[in-house]
Amino acid sequence: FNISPSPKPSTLLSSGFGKPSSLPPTLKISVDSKTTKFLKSLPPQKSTSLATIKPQNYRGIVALKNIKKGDPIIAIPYTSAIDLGTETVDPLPPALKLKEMIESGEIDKSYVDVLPSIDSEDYKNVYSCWSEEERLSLGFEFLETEANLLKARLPADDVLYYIFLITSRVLTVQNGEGEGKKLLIPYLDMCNHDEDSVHVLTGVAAEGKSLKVIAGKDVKVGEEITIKYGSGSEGVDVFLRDYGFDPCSKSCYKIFAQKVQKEIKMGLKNKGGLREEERRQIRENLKGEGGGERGERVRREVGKCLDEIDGW
Ligand SMILES: C[S@@+](CC[C@H](N)C(=O)[O-])C[C@H]1O[C@@H](n2cnc3c(N)ncnc32)[C@H](O)[C@@H]1O
Repeated sequence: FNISPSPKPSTLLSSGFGKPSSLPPTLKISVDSKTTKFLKSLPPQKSTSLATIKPQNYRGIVALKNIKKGDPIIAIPYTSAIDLGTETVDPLPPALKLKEMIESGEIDKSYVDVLPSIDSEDYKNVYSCWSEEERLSLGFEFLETEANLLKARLPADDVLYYIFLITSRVLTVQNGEGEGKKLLIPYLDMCNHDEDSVHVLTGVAAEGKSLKVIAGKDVKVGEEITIKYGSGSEGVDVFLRDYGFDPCSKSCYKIFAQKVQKEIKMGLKNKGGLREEERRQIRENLKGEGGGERGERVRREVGKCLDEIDGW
């Protein structure tokens, strides 16, 4: 995803960890020792914390208190970020640099310890990690060509994992001199994607500057802090390749990534891994009317995804 400089930022976050006043019962703030150690290695982010979000069970950033529109939600100094060099379209050079930096111990261990591991679902969901059979079943021609090109150029097997770290969590940030830098920004890189997010990524990749997420609306305690990945024009195939999920809704995350993968493994080779009957059932559920405007939107989007599967 991209970040561009903005003259905006207002007040800085003050120090000290905040205790949540009242978090929704579905949210659990992670307290495992690795996460605690990682959070302590950062300038304190008083308004937010890293949390495990139920029932999806994914990790993300959650507000610990109400935050006003225009205030910074996250602020990480450029010096705490990992600069992987000048922007390239090809993820291989920054991936190799990251591999080298991690292996040589150059990167703070407390951060390396909280990166998704090679066994994580996040990694396994990424298109390039799928078996040939799984990939072919999706029929994304563009990705198949990409996957073959990648395979032909890879200097070592495990480089795919570092490519995943680059494509799924590195930001391009301007350095103030017209150059884009590839940055891995601890903590900020824990923000999940929501195409409706109005929060603003801002900052400059230079000494003395910070990388920030500024509230694009008032945020309530317990709300997840999401950002919008990409330019907004990427297709489902690019999202699957880079992030391992479909951008249109969280339900589609299951439909496209987890479900497809699991079902194909079980030998059910059907369109998108969803059996005819399951798709019919989902369509039936879409006829509901609850959830107001948001509900209607989600139904529309899931419908679009099903249409897409039907068309494969
Ligand atoms: C920049 S990281 C975000 C933090 C990540 N959840 C973590 O625990 O490290 C991007 C990855 O988070 C997951 N992710 C982000 N937004 C998501 C969403 N809306 N639905 C499903 N997974 C998402 C995907 O695995 C993606 O590759």
